[in-house]
Amino acid sequence: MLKFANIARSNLLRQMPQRSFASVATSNKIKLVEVGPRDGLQNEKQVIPSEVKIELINKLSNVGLTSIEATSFVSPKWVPQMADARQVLTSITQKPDISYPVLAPNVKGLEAAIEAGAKEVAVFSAASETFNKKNTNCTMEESMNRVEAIMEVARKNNVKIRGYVSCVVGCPYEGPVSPQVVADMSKRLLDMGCYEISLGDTIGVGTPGSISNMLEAVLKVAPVDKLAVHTHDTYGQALANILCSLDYGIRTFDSSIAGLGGCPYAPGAKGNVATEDVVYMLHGSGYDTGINLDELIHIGDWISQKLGRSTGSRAGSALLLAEQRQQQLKAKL
Ligand SMILES: CC(C)(COP(=O)([O-])OP(=O)([O-])OC[C@H]1O[C@@H](n2cnc3c(N)ncnc32)[C@H](O)[C@@H]1OP(=O)([O-])[O-])[C@@H](O)C(=O)NCCC(=O)NCCSC(=O)C[C@@](C)(O)CC(=O)[O-]
Repeated sequence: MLKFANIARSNLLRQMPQRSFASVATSNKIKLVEVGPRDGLQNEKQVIPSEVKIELINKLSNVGLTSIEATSFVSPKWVPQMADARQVLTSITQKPDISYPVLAPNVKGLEAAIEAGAKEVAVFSAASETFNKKNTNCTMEESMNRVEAIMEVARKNNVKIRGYVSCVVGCPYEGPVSPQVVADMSKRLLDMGCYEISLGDTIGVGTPGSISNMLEAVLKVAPVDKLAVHTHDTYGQALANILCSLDYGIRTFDSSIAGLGGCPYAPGAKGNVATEDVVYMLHGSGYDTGINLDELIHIGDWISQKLGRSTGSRAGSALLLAEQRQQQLKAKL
């Protein structure tokens, strides 16, 4: 793992002062894509009742989020936790101003998603041969062919497609990943018709140095407003990587309530960056997410209790403690 740190350091020294794409976007409006119900829960070992997943999405629909990734139409043999995808998607109370994307790895998944009423689907591939093989049992090229086939069906059914590129700075099996490979894959997905590419640091090894290096390459082939950044917090770098991406003009970020998450085929990866932490940082830095942080922290606490643990959000846990102290003070008066 030291190899990631060394590469990142050399990039940091070389790339950071240049920032050729810095300040491209000046808007203070940020879109957060909440991935907790899907990425957050897919790797949980205990079977989570569908009712809990449904209640989580319904609660998240009331805090100002505009996109909540609901579930995955993947093989239940590969990801058993998502076997109830149809039930979840058809049972949630969908609000008209919120998008509820679902994952589909192939046409079979897309057709099942459409049948369950999905209007937006996320396709996924990785900038690493081994990760693709482990995650979806195909090569990078085969995964592009699958996306091509998905696109054809999606177009006929008016379904919006979001594209994920995983392992954008590092792969759990192959180590550091070439920024050019990430850029090429992102361009292909955009050319095929994805409306946005989410750049995933799947195992959370990225630093502002390696994220900068990757973004410099991707921004040469893709417009900034078609890019999102998806961070995991394995090395505690997620917020720093988001700040760095903001400098490059990125205004869409994926995050997960209570910091839940991890890919079942990415050994060692920790949860996604916590939505509460991202909102706290962004609001404290003058950005507007439209999200109610007070309500969010209680949902983070609620789902963590359902899973039998405390919240993985630092801001969430500090704000809950501060709230308890206030209540104790009031009770004494
Ligand atoms: C792609 C496959 C299906 C290939 O898996 P395979 O075994 O090669 O597929 P297959 O076509 O041979 O089918 C095997 C069985 O699965 C069924 N099947 C086939 N497709 C589906 C489907 N869509 N829905 C339901 N069932 C399906 C199919 O019908 C068959 O059933 P059987 O005949 O044996 O009973 C499998 O590898 C798979 O489902 N992989 C998904 C893995 C996954 O979900 N990983 C996590 C998501 S990616 C991620 O988390 C990263 C991300 C997005 O968050 C960003 C980041 O952090 O970087």
